Amino acid sequence: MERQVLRLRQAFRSGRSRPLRFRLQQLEALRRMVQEREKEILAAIAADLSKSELNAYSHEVITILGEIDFMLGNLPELASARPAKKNLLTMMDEAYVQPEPLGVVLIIGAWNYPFVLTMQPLVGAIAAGNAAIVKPSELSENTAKILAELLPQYLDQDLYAIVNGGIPETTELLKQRFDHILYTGNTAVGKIVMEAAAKHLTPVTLELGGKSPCYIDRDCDLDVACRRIAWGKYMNCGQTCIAPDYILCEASLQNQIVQKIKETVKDFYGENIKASPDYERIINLRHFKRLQSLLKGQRIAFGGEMDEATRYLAPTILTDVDPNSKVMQEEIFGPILPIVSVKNVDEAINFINDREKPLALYVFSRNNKLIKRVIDETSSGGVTGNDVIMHFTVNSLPFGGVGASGMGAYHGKYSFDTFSHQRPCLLKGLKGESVNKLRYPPNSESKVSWAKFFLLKQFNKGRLGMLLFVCLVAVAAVIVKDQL
Ligand SMILES: NC(=O)c1ccc[n+]([C@@H]2O[C@H](COP(=O)([O-])OP(=O)(O)OC[C@H]3O[C@@H](n4cnc5c(N)ncnc54)[C@H](O)[C@@H]3O)[C@@H](O)[C@H]2O)c1
Ligand SMILES: CCCCCCCCCC=O
Repeated sequence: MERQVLRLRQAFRSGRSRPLRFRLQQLEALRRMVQEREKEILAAIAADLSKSELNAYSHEVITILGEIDFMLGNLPELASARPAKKNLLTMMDEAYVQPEPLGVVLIIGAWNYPFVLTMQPLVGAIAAGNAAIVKPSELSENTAKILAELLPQYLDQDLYAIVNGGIPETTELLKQRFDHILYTGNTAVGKIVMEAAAKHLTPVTLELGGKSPCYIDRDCDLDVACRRIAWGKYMNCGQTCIAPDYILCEASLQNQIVQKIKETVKDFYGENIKASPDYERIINLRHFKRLQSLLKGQRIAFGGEMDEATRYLAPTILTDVDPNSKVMQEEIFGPILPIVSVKNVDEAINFINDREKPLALYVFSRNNKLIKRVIDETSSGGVTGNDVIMHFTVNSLPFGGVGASGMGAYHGKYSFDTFSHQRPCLLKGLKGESVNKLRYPPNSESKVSWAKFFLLKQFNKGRLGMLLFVCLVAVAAVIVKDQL
């Protein structure tokens, strides 16, 4: 492991990953890999998540192609130096912010969207000029295997590497020194990653999870709301970090919501959900049993059927759920949708604020003021109003958590920034010592007064005009003198 990181570091030091032309060429190679090897990639994702290849394409591959297109189109602008505003003391100098690559970065992905969660950060790391090690989840082993096979065929092998394995391999990796770590997964492991990173003072982006609430207002089109919620909740069998975890609504709406989601499920997956190519399975037996245990003692208003042999768990709705029950204590990460009654929006806001800050928050209402109020009075990683999941798909929006749901963000420009250092550069000439004397010892009242004039707005407002006037007079005097 140590050798591998060293090899990447040497390649990074050679400066090969920095030129824009090289980064664009590697991103194009990655796009070629996705296009030429699409069938193998789709088959691997499909096998890992019992997913149709069509869904594998629209849940994962399309996101990566979109992200690569964005970077190819915007990289020259993102990577270029941005001029910075100057003060009176530096007005003759050059000031700019130059994004620079961080070095060797580590990307640790989770199993639930195994292609997106490793490749989308990699696009950002390459775009920003870094070397990178990608560590896919061992639970999505087919995708991990195909990535290990394909990436070296398309990308520079000395700069980009894949490490496969489980906890021992990740633990060993985390002992190495990286210049940034982007980890996606559960909060408990997030703490392990952060602790390991702290030993080297390595900055981290933690893309974690949490219970994302979904408030449905009385003044709402329930047909539309329930269709959108059912889509986002049951997609990938509920194993989506930003799936609506539970519904908050007034008690009187509960039965209508159950009825409408039930009808939607029939529209989406047909009478025999098990036979639908659009309905996935739970990743493994451990998670299946965990989800099974969340149903104990609950009122199942819809669904609940399961088959351990195939890890099938039907789209399920729980009603009159006690906020203290187990299903409301942990992120569900499965197709179980609890409904918790609240009296009104005030109670919903308090309910959300009494708990850890979620990764996503959803509000459905015809009343935009109410939506804005919920946004203003709560906190979450991201928000979609009158829909679910969709803020993830807008790559001009930063994607990430806050508090217990994570730190830092990526996607589009934000990925580029996450994997870059914004380096402030000030280039001065060797002249101007008369002004510089103001900051050299010995200090004096008059020097402080001049420093105030040069650096603080409130002290130079009136005098700035006068200074310009004096300068103009001086220039005019020189011109007149030359002409005489
Ligand atoms: N914020 C996001 O973008 C996002 C996306 C997907 C999933 N998630 C969250 O991730 C969670 C599900 O993922 P998971 O954690 O089950 O995925 P996982 O089991 O695939 O683990 C994630 C990664 O951590 C590594 N890992 C596991 N145990 C480790 C240990 N002890 N030490 C070091 N590394 C270790 C794994 O090898 C894997 O690469 C959910 O909470 C979900 O909400 C968040
Ligand atoms: C069009 C829908 C795309 C959905 C992709 C969701 C990815 C979420 C990542 C977290 O689990």
